[in-house]
Amino acid sequence: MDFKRLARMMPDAAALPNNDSSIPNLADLPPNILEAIIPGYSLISRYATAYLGFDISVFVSLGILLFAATKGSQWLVEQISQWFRYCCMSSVYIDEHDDLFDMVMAWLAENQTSTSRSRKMRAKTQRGSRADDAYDAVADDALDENGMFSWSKWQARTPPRFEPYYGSQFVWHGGQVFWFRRSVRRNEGQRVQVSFGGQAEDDLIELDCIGRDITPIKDLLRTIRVWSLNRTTGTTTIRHPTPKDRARFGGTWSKTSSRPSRPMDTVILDNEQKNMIIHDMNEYLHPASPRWYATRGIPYRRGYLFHGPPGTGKTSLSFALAGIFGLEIYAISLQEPTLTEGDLMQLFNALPRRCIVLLEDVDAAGLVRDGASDDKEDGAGKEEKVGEKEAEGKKGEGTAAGKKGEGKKEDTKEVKKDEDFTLKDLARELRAITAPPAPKPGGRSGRGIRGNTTTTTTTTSPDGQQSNNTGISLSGLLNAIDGVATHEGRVLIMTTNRPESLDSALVRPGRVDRKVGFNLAMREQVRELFVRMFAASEETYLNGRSTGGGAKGSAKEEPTFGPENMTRTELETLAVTFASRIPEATFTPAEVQNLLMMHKKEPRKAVEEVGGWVERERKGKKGAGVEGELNGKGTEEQEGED
Ligand SMILES: Nc1ncnc2c1ncn2[C@@H]1O[C@H](COP(=O)(O)OP(=O)(O)OP(=O)(O)O)[C@@H](O)[C@H]1O
Repeated sequence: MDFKRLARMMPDAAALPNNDSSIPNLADLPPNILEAIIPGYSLISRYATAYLGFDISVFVSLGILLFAATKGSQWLVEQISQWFRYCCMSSVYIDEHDDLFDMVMAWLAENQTSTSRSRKMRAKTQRGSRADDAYDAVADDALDENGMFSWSKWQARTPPRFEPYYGSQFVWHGGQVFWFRRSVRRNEGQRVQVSFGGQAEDDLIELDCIGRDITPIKDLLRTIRVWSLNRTTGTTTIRHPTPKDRARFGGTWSKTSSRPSRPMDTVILDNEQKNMIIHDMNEYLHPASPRWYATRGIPYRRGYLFHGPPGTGKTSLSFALAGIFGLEIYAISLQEPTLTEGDLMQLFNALPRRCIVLLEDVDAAGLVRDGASDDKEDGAGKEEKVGEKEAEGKKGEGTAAGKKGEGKKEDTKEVKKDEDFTLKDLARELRAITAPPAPKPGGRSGRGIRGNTTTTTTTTSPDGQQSNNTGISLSGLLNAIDGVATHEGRVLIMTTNRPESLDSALVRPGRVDRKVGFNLAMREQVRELFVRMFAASEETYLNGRSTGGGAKGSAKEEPTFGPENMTRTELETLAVTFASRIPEATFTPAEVQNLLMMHKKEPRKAVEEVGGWVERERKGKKGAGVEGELNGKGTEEQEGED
């Protein structure tokens, strides 16, 4: 570019007809203004004049004016559109942490191809256990040439999910146009919240429609909700507390997975107990129940305690109940070391109107009445609450407080000792924790190891089992479960392996309305497990059709199924033989299931192997001293029988 020539063509300020310096030339801003806008402008200008041979101020001034005009018109357009929105449009905003956000995204992802021509999409890898994954997994193209399942192949065939990207687009629905806008919400200080993966976490959806009536948007959202719920029928959603490092982005509960609902008949349990709990829950959840409770002044809450040895079906029944009643599961682990009583209260307060709250292994949380594990800082407040609850407990039952009296003194002593806790003590502590449970009834195997905010105390119960006292005291849990501020309508399910170790205040009627006992597998249960394992695995069998290679599968004959071409009658007979070889009340259903899964395509082999398996397992249990512990009274009787 010939700058010298260009400079000659530029109008010389002195040569302009109107050389009155009092009238500013818009294309030539005064140097002091330019200097204020561009620091060091005079120096740059001097160098430019010396090297290029002309004054650059005209270009710079024009650039600045152009920029200002663009910004000004943008602002004007924004103001006009805001005014138009304010006067002629209605809007609904949806926060990212609300379930509706995902529902709207999924709905748009599925419907937008027909309703709009968005060319900007966000592709997302589909993770987690989608409900249809289980059925997808049968795909042959996920197998390698040797017939081995290849996870990467399976994953590669899962298409990404496409959803609208930031910006606006319009959507037609029900003869009306809606504007959908996805944006990043800016919080105070205009900072964008960014999560671990660098992804903006604070997204916002805005849905607009023309008119001063919001009803069309409400209708659209209702449609989306129904569409989404219909899609997830047959799945159970599980939620957990949002991890603390993410909780500041909002949302107390996070969806952790969604899985196909567990059919109730896959839980092998005494029919009477099963029917009792189903009827009880059905009655409680009936739409007329809240009024019934209200008119009698009874808090509308229901609590169940599922107790029994590990692997007997407590969790399975909880999931099956959630499936039957279409409820989501909100699971809380009281053993979580960072969980405080404040968090617990907040979690209970953030529950939806109807749901199942699952508190697993409540005994292992080592809840204590005297608040010995509470932090020193808030000890006073907690003692007050504990006092209240104790008084309540005494009034109601009068037994637990007495039982705990001794323990109280022990705890106080230990808190004092903690102050001069040394490394030697820590080493002793660790030895005590890792060593097998001492046969010292009621003794303590450890002392509090205090962190910044949490206290963990390992105690040994009379039956020799250890439990960790976390930051939650019994009073804290009771306040969360049925404190004045607690929501009504939820179903609380607590599971435990040691019901006898639970404080009577926790399981008193009103908090626990029904108790369901789970036992080691009885003969009938084993039989049912066997039949279910080999019959249910064949979908076609359930449809009453033959899949067994055709040898016995003519229309008139009894259908056969499975690789061993077996009829239902044969299977039932085999199941009885199998069950008769397993001693009653000795193994958990989980253990029996494990054996069956080792021979999941060979029912006859399972029957042949069961005798040896029983011997091996019993030896193993005796060696580890587990059998007596697991079976309790039931096993002692069984031992005599065998
Ligand atoms: N009664 C049962 N009927 C059918 N399956 C069962 C039963 N009990 C256990 N199982 C099987 O055993 C496994 C473990 O069961 P589950 O988790 O329900 O036991 P749990 O009693 O909750 O154990 P834990 O006390 O350790 O939590 C599951 O795969 C489940 O299918």
